[in-house]
Amino acid sequence: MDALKQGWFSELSVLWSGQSFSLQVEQVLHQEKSKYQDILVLQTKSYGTVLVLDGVIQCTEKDEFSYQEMISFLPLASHPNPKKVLIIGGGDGGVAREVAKYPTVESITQCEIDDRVIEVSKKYLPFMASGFDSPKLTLHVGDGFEFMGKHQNEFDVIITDSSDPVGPAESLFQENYYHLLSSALRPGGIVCSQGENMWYHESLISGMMKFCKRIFPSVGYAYTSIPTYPGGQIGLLLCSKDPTTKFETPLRQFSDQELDEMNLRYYSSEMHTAAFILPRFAQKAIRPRLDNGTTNETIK
Ligand SMILES: NCCCCNCCCN
Repeated sequence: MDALKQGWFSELSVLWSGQSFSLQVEQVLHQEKSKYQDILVLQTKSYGTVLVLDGVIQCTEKDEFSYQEMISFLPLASHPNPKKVLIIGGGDGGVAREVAKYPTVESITQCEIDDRVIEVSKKYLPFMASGFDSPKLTLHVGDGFEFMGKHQNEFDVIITDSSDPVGPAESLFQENYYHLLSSALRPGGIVCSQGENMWYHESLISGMMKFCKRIFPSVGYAYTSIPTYPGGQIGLLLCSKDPTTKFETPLRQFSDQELDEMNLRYYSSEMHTAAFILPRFAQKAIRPRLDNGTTNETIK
């Protein structure tokens, strides 16, 4: 089966084999093979402009805000005073756009491996790439894993906005990387990473939760609803160096007026708390098998 056929794009991957989500395509806006991956930009009938990397949907104009807001605001609002933020990946600029909105954030460093994703996003996805215009942002083009190795005790929050664990992002789902994240954080620092899907990737997620628990005193797992990711949702894995962090209770609450001023369309304090409530099958499957009696999603 071809990904592009008879006016439709179908998302095919070994990560969700036997199923495929499809979008009706009005126009192929851009197609290239960069040094790292296949980059495709589509104009679709029902989701606007869509960025696809190595055959997998990364973001669509219609629903991208759900993921970008939640991967940014969950860790930021769980930290008492986040000032210095690092983004690994996020080449479309959407996470930088959201992090730049957070009132206490003073500086954002971003490390993205593929400069072609940045350039293509600036041209075809300006509603996300606006994140690159923030005066708070310093952008590095390079390997996130290597970048992390050179930074210690520097950041309050680190967000890993990666593609899936096949191809260039594979190393970002491994234990070594989480040791590097821990070293790069200041005391009390928090990380938040793309955490795949509880319906399809149970063993990947539970393995990650287990090694995270060995490295960090507080670990949590949330998810957000997003129709164009497999299964209509994606998980977010959070870890804190502070043993008192309760991820499900945001430390900063925003009024409706503040949320409107920041143009937040998905995130609210209520949605923050709700995102950590998992269905029973997922709670049982993905929490580390420590058998300490904890049933809450923030695992101490
Ligand atoms: N299955 C696709 C997961 C993609 C997560 N990253 C998206 C990048 C959006 N900034």
